[in-house]
Amino acid sequence: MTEKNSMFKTPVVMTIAGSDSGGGAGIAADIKTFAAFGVHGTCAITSVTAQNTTGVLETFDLAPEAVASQIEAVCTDMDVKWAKTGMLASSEIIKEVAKQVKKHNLSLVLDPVMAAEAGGDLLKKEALSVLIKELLPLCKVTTPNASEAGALAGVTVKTHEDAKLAARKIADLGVESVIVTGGHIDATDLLYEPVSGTFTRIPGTFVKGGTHGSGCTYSASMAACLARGDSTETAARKAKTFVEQAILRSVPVGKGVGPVNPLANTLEEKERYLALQDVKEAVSILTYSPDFAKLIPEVGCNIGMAIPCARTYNEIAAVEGRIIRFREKAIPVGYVNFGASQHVARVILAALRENPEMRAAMNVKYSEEILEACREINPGISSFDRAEDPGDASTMEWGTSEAIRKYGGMPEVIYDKGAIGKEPMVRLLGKSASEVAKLAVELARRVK
Ligand SMILES: Cc1ncc(COP(=O)(O)O)c(N)n1
Repeated sequence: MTEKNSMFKTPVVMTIAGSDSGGGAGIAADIKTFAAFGVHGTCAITSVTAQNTTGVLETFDLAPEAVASQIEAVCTDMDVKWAKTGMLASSEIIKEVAKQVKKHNLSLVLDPVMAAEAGGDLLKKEALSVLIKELLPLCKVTTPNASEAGALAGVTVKTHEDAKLAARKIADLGVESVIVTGGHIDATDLLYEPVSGTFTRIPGTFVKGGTHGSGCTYSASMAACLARGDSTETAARKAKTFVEQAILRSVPVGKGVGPVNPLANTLEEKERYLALQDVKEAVSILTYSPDFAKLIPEVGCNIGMAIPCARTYNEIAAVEGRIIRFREKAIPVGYVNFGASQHVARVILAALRENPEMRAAMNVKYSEEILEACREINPGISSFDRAEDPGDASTMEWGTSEAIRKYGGMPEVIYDKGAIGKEPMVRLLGKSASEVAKLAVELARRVK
């Protein structure tokens, strides 16, 4: 579909920054981030760096005319409203970029890149004052970290009070919004908007992972969200969670600081979609089977599928209200949704800890005959005894771990014979919900 026919006009965003041969920071991070936010990314390369996860080995600055020419080529063809800057190594490049920003009336997010995290200067000492005088006053938002904010404002930034002082001084240079990112303070970002005089705290959590390219990813997220029409505060909140995800799922490559993964956020959406589809497929396998309803226990059954690395119920798709037996038929009560199961989700969370591939499970009725049918099919079978439950965690998580421990590996069938007020139950485990559903249907076929 061309844009003429579509309701939503894809925003075009530009990054004016350096390239990182290691693929972690600079335009590589920016373009991935733009793609993840659904905007069209374009670039004007300012410097080519020979760089990897251990640091910057060499930099080759492009001629200012080469930078100008790239901006011209894009802005005379496409409707670019928002741009971001990253590495601008020299006074000459900064002056040229300032000229182009004015000429094409670009709304600018300025990321005052000064050095690479793993080592290596990216801004010449004498260029800092040119950045402050000529480009900073043209930008809408600047996103320094604590040390960059300190360098721009001429103060030392170690605390929130220092960050506030620095933000005020930077705003006085003619910037509409200053965000001092909190990665080096306490994970809280501070947004200062001088027109209203307000400081907004954007809280976050310290997450473990590679951080190479996190600043670039943050400023690119800001530019993308602003281009999509978000307010500065909304953009700042989105950028914060986006970068946290990118760090959490950073790519373990190289010997130094691992690169962030700006595509982590889109992968999660894709995985959620795939898990939902898989559980829906499993539900149709179960409901179309003429035999399956016999396996539904009194309390009903559920079938669930987790996204990779799931840690909570909300990352496990299952059937709302379970699948019940009604007039010899299996009836799903509600929709397939995340967070719809506790019982089956607990089994999955315990299984995942042992083997990250075991992401699906369902519960079915227990009877000697059903257990016998399991033995005929011959999957791995294990069990636990509720009477041995120490009671300090969820029975389902304890029971699943206990059955796995006893089996010495990953069984596909885990049963327990119940207790007072607890119906005996069989749980089927597998790599996908549809695989588990097929096992259930095969079991049902063998039971009278
Ligand atoms: C081309 C380029 N631009 C920016 C950075 C800063 O990123 P980081 O501080 O994560 O190394 C970098 N290392 N290389």
